[in-house]
Amino acid sequence: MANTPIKLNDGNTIPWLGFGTGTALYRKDATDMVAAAIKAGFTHLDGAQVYDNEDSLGAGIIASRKPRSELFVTTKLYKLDAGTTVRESLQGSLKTLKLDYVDLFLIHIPSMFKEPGQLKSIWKQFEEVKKEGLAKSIGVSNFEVKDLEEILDGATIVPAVNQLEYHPYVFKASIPLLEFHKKHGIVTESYGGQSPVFRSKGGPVDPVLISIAERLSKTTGKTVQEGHVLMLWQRYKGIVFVTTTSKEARLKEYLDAAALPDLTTEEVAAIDEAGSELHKRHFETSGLPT
Ligand SMILES: NC(=O)C1=CN([C@@H]2O[C@H](COP(=O)(O)OP(=O)(O)OC[C@H]3O[C@@H](n4cnc5c(N)ncnc54)[C@H](O)[C@@H]3O)[C@@H](O)[C@H]2O)C=CC1
Ligand SMILES: O=CCc1c[nH]c2ccccc12
Repeated sequence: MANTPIKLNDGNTIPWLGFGTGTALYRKDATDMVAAAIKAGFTHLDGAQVYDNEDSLGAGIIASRKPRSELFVTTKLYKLDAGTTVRESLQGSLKTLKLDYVDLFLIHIPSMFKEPGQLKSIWKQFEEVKKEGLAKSIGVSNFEVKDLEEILDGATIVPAVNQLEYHPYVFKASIPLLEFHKKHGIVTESYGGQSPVFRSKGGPVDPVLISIAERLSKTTGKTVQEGHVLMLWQRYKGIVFVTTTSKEARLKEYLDAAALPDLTTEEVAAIDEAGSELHKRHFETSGLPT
């Protein structure tokens, strides 16, 4: 129920609902939206070096006046220039963010590190920045099973999360990866979660989402939207949900949705089943919108 924190395999926790500074805010000044998101009640902020707005993510945090200890901040390593270490790259992000540490540091895109053994060596350096306290938790993004296997071989720390595109139209294709996560204690964190509603309307989950949204609207007396049903579908599965918006009014809608009761087992199964009828990705494995 609600925005309950999810336990990570290193003993830390991550708030279930996150506010992202990619997609809608990519390369934009995120200061006002980040401050508004925190003031509205978000405590989990998702950033990345490649979003080119870590400075305004940091400025938004300062403007919110929220104590650092009450926030959970993620950033992601995009690439390493020749001769630069992971520590130096993270220290650069921390300087830009005006933070002493991030709560979560992710390898953004495995295909950016294609040289033999490179991913493994990057992960070793991730283990070091966690030990030094520059990142409280470390993880990956857009990793497939083969990428996870590569870094797990010789790892002393298992990634805490794998952040990836997840919604009903990738549900079936993602089963082996999510089983791998479960076996290794890796938390699944999603982006693109509302894609069936806002990026590919007209698919087989639409009638199922409409019917559940109507049921929830009746029983709670609140207007429940189809995108919010998808948030609850992921919460039921224990998947961290990262969303975003550039419109301040939607922040409260997301937080209201987080306060809704759980879907029933039958509703979750109906979304799984309808989603399995169509396979559609909206982001390349690079995380870039298609
Ligand atoms: N690790 C990676 O490679 C990636 C990470 N991300 C992260 O995930 C975050 C979440 O991004 P998304 O996937 O875009 O989230 P999402 O799938 O929840 O979509 C959010 C978008 O849905 C639309 N939307 C929401 N409510 C609406 C409404 N009532 N009416 C009309 N449109 C509405 C808006 O365009 C909004 O920007 C990003 O900001 C970023 O931080 C996103 C993509 C890739
Ligand atoms: O993180 C995913 C979204 C995104 C927005 N811009 C870029 C550029 C390069 C990789 C991913 C992204």
